Amino acid sequence: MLTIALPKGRIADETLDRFEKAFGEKFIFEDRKLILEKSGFKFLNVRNQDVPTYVMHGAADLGVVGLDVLEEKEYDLIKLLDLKLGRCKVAFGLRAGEKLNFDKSKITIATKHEKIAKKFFEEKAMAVEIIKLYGSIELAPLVGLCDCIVDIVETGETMKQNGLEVGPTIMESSAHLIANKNSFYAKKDLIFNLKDNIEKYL
Ligand SMILES: Nc1ncnc2c1ncn2[C@@H]1O[C@H](COP(=O)(O)OP(=O)(O)OP(=O)(O)O)[C@@H](O)[C@H]1O
Ligand SMILES: O=P(O)(O)OC[C@H]1O[C@H](OP(=O)(O)OP(=O)(O)O)[C@H](O)[C@@H]1O
Repeated sequence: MLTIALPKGRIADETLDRFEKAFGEKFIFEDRKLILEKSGFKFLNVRNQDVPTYVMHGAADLGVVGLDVLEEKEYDLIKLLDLKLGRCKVAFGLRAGEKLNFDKSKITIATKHEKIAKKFFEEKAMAVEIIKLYGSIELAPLVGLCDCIVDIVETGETMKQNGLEVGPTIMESSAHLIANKNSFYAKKDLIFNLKDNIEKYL
């Protein structure tokens, strides 16, 4: 049995589609159920940010999560496979017409991706104030909460519709299959069999 933590929402749905293609069976969570057990797999329906936590503690052998979230958590996990879904980038967002002013004594940034933003500025030895938000990040510069944001960009439409421009990219992200280190060694055959089957349908 392999236990796999999936992030509620679009990435979980697309991952279960890949499993259907690879194993010829439908995998659907019943209404409000957080565990789906079928054909040797136990899927856990968890919050995106919590996926690495379940895997790190061994409550799940595997997980599916964006590189952006992995980078934020800084856990020692094994990256097994790029699932090539949930592709996006983590980038700056600035009020239209403004540029990132690296000469300013202190820049204020609102973001869900605190560590990624912090690391970017530490490498440049720049002072920044980071304001942690949990969603609707694009709102923050519009009401004067910050100078700019660091957020997920896919099409750029959310920023555009909110009068923002996409600034420099910090990192590219896509959803990866990750593994707990102990599980990886204890269940190597099962895990490689799964990886090989899924890989054929990417
Ligand atoms: N517009 C998008 N296009 C493609 N991928 C995206 C997009 N937005 C987010 N992602 C990717 O999907 C992951 C899940 O995003 P989602 O917005 O569902 O979660 P979240 O709201 O950040 O999570 P949580 O529920 O823990 O707050 C992100 O971490 C990122 O890797
Ligand atoms: O570049 P785009 O194609 O417009 O996509 C980017 C948007 O998608 C995500 O938002 P989501 O819908 O997950 O909402 P939330 O993060 O505000 O909860 C992300 O946080 C951006 O706001």
